[in-house]
Amino acid sequence: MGLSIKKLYGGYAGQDVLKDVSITVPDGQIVALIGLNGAGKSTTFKHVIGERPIRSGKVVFNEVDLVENPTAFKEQLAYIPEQPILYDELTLAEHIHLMLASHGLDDQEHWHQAMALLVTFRLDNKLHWLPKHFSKGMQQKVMLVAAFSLKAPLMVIDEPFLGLDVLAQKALVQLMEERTKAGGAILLTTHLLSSAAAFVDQFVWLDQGEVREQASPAELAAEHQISLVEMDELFS
Ligand SMILES: Nc1ncnc2c1ncn2[C@@H]1O[C@H](COP(=O)(O)OP(=O)(O)OP(=O)(O)O)[C@@H](O)[C@H]1O
Repeated sequence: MGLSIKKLYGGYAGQDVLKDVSITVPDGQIVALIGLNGAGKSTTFKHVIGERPIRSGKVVFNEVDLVENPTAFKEQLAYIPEQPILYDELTLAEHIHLMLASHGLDDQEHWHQAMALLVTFRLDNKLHWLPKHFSKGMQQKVMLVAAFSLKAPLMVIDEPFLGLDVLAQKALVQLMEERTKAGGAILLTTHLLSSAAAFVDQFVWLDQGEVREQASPAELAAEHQISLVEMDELFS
């Protein structure tokens, strides 16, 4: 089980981007979508989270089909976009309360988990601040705290490390590993191939809207005769 993207075609009005994209993200695994700028990574995500209608193909998570049952599909999903989406007029605490409420989660039950995450990301003393006054990295942390508080079985994370300091990057890898150990499935995009090779279970190499390969970092490295630490050389 887990996430299954099968023969996905999609893109934008007048522009086909994705061609026959098939990707699997088994429960308990972290899968990283990689590829050069414009390869179609964010477009794939827009289809998987239901932001853009798919032209053809199937997106299914644990037997729930995105097109046939969008509400049930999205209830299982936590999505973190590349650019933080925050409300100008809400404080940090209000963002967390709102996120829990919008997913029908009991506030008291889940608040302590959110607080633990705020401590991890060193935001616990900023509960009454407006995140619009935060730095880019701090805003990204708000998105991470909100998303991880949901304990969603499927997480889709676009460029998770962008703007994060080294402590936060380390904390995020640990959180993702904890989530997958608990059975969750995580699909992310990254340009940091060598760093990701240390913790992802599989890479999916997207090239001009097509999947070139889905393989473990070790398999990909062996096939392209590079070491894991040289993974950043993959595209050259
Ligand atoms: N809103 C849009 N309307 C039309 N075309 C778009 C739109 N967004 C992206 N594209 C096109 O879709 C293709 C894939 O873009 P996409 O953003 O999915 O790439 P990406 O792999 O995420 O790139 P990056 O690594 O730069 O984030 C590109 O050719 C891009 O020009």
